[in-house]
Amino acid sequence: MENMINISEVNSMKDERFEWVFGNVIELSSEAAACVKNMRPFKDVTDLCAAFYKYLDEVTFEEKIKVLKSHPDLAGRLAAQGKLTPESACEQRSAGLNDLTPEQKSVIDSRNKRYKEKFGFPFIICARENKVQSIIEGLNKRYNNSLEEEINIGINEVKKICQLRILDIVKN
Ligand SMILES: NC(=O)N[C@H]1NC(=O)NC1=O
Repeated sequence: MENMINISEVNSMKDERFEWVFGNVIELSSEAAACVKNMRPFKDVTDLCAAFYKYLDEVTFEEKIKVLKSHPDLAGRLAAQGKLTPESACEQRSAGLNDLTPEQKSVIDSRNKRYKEKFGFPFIICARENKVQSIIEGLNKRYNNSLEEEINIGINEVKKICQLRILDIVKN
């Protein structure tokens, strides 16, 4: 895309600009961008992604839960109200979540609710790598996991979302 930036611009941009540009590569986590800006310079976009992964791996248990909780439900209330971040809105649309049948919508709503009741954070999956059917399968299967497994899987999905968001901003 025309307005993408390259890695040397990433390395030389002012701190505030870095925090603004990368402030939502992890949903609503300005803390991540604030921390990663200090890990510059980066060799390439892979190296930049790795810095965000490192952030996610190294934050405390509480911070990980906070990151998970910052994500909107798939096809949930915020989506219905048009209140998603632009990135999340795009991702949810790409998975087909804007075109659910009433049956699919009610299955996703009820599964999201019971998942959140069990784990205390929303079910998270990289929407751009999935379609409605695989999301429903994930909701059914992952509900049976332990809390520890779901924190790990959730953070791993956040990494995939983060990578795709970065690749929309920085030339590879
Ligand atoms: N709940 C959830 O997975 N939300 C997200 N997934 C994704 O790809 N974008 C999101 O906002």
